[in-house]
Amino acid sequence: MKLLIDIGNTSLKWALYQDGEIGPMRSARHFEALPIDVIASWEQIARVSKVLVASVGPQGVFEAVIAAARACWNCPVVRIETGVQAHGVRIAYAEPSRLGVDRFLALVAAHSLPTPAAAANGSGHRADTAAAILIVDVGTAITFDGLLADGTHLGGQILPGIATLRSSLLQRTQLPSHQTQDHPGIWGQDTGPAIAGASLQAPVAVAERLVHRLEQQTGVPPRLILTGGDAERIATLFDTPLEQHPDLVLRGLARFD
Ligand SMILES: Nc1ncnc2c1ncn2[C@@H]1O[C@H](COP(=O)(O)OP(=O)(O)OP(=O)(O)O)[C@@H](O)[C@H]1O
Ligand SMILES: CC(C)(CO)[C@@H](O)C(=O)NCCC(=O)O
Ligand SMILES: [K+]
Repeated sequence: MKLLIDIGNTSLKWALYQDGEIGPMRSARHFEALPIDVIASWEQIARVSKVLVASVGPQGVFEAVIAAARACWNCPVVRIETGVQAHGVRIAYAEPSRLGVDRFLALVAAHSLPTPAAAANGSGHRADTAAAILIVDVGTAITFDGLLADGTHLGGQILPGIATLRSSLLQRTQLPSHQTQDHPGIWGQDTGPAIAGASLQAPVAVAERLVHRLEQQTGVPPRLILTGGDAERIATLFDTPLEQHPDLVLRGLARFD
């Protein structure tokens, strides 16, 4: 049994992995430390032979994971870093190590995801379509990554996350505090809905623009894959079809077992 852990800037996500199967993903806010209830739930797992970690978050959380793994199972902790290429994916950055490892692993996982049709007919094989992929990871930051069917990473975009899109505006203006309920509409009719609405429409608009560009470049509509803790909040706002894979980064980690 292996434990897969993804440390982000806000949350920590984990799942067990055995015989090629990833168990249910769990998630917790970490507040820059390892929450006591997370450690308590890990103590319930009898045997873990290896912990695989990807982290773009605080160093303290990673160090706490090492300590917990030693205390709970006395097993090795392997930290995966971004590489130039892996599992058929070639990273676009001239300095690949600058690309967040969460983005790297999402690319690796997306490249070998069965197409919805292949998954439905149970073949489990990657269909031989020429569809490119756009990955949108909606977290503390929102990242967009383009991936051609042959594994070429095109690069991407980074946008502040939904919470930061809203809070940064309040920090730099005299705007009054407002209600921050999500507002799905295009036409906000008060300050709160206008700001909340834009924070949701902005990532959707960037994604749809990149989808359009990928289709122009390849001649085939790309697959749009959504992941991240806030994916649910924008998923219904797209005009284009999409797939949701909340555990995409952990799926990428599993490839490095
Ligand atoms: N008090 C809060 N402060 C910041 N973010 C919050 C808060 N409450 C909820 N969130 C939401 O949690 C989201 C984080 O999503 P997710 O769980 O994917 O985090 P993450 O994996 O840590 O992100 P990343 O990998 O980008 O660092 C934020 O974008 C934000 O909308
Ligand atoms: C952008 C985030 C914060 C998203 O989690 C992470 O992938 C990261 O720290 N990336 C490094 C910068 C880059 O990917 O270009
Ligand atoms: K992430």
